[in-house]
Parts: sequence; C-alpha cells; structure tokens
Amino acid sequence: MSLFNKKWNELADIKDELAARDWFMGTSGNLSMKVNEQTFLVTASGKDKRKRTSEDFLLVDHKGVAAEETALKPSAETLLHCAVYGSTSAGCSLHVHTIANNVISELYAADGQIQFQHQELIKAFGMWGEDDILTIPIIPNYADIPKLAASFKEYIIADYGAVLIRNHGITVWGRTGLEAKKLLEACEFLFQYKVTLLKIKGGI
Ligand SMILES: CSC[C@@H](O)[C@@H](O)C(=O)COP(=O)(O)O
Ligand SMILES: [Zn+2]
Repeated sequence: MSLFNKKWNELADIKDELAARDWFMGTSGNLSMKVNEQTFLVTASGKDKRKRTSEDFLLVDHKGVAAEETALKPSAETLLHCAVYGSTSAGCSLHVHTIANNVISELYAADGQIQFQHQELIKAFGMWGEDDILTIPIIPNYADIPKLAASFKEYIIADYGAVLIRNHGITVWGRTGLEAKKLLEACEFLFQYKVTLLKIKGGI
C-alpha cells in the first residue's frame, strides 16, 4: 500500500472513531495528517464528517493550497493545521466542537487558560509528576482565519499539545494519529469531568 493510502486510511479510521463519539455536530470539525514534509491530508470543507467517502480528504501543500487537481475545498480552518506542521514535527492535528469544550472555554475565558492537577488523565500529556499541572490555553475566536491561525500559533510550543478556541472548539496535535487522538480524548474527559463536578457543586 502506498504511503498516501496508508495515511488516508489511518485518518479515515480516526474520523470514524470521533464520529462514533458524536463529535462532528452540524458538519463541524476538521482533521489532518502529514503525508510527507511538503504535503498533508486535510478534511474537505463543509462535509458531514460522520460519513466515510472517497471525497473526505484532499492533499494540500504547506500553505494549505490543494496539491492536486480537485473540485474539493480544503477545510476553512486549514491554516491552523498549516501552523502545526509549519512549526513542529507533528504528524496529525484534530479539531472538534463539543458542548463540554465550548462550556469550559466560556467559563475560563477570563483566565485565558484552564488547568488540571491531580488528575490521572494528565499523564496523556506526559505529566507524570505528583503535582504536575496541565495548562490548556484558551484563545479568542476570530472569524478572520489568518488572524485566528496567528493567535493559535503562539501556543504551538511542542510536537504535541492542545489549544481551546473560545465558544468554538479544541485543536490538538501529536506526533502520530494515535497520540493526537489520545490527547483529544484526554481533554474531552477532563472537560466533561469539570463540567459535571461544577454542576454537582452548584458552580454552574
Ligand atoms: C458549521 S461548522 C463550523 C465551521 O465554521 C468550522 O469551525 C469547522 O470546524 C468546520 O469547517 P470545515 O470548513 O468543514 O473544516
Ligand atoms: Zn471549527
């Protein structure tokens, strides 16, 4: 199997798994996977990401421009994926909108971040110390995508990480598809936990 087909199938399988969690409401969300140093696969814009079709992804260059003859449009948020691959050795980037990540982004917007400590799942981010703290930045949402991508890029400081976009969604990236998925699932677990706890305690 060619590298292109291998990467396509890997990304399609991740998409199916996230779809099974119902993380692609209203055509939201976009995913990408690096194929080589020059190009990556990204979801086509505006599609129902719960469906698996031969038009789910297209190949784009480092500027997010289609690298092949196609009628498909790359994700409207391709520049965020470009920002990841342009400044790290990441191999996969995932973006989803969920109720939990939107609620958390709104509740903690004034702090510009949310932190988790003494939570087993922060180990997904390599936080193995007893008192380690996981910090996830929260940035404003801009309709102007180049502006959003520039703001997002400031928080890309490693080959894996996560950034919440206020009242929009989360973008995570990792060295492999498996790592990116692990980080996304860990974040969503932590967000759902926090929302549930706040509700029980009467905080919201
Ligand atoms: C109607 S979904 C919201 C979109 O504007 C966007 O935020 C999104 O995540 C999906 O856009 P897409 O262009 O399909 O990648
Ligand atoms: Zn989005």
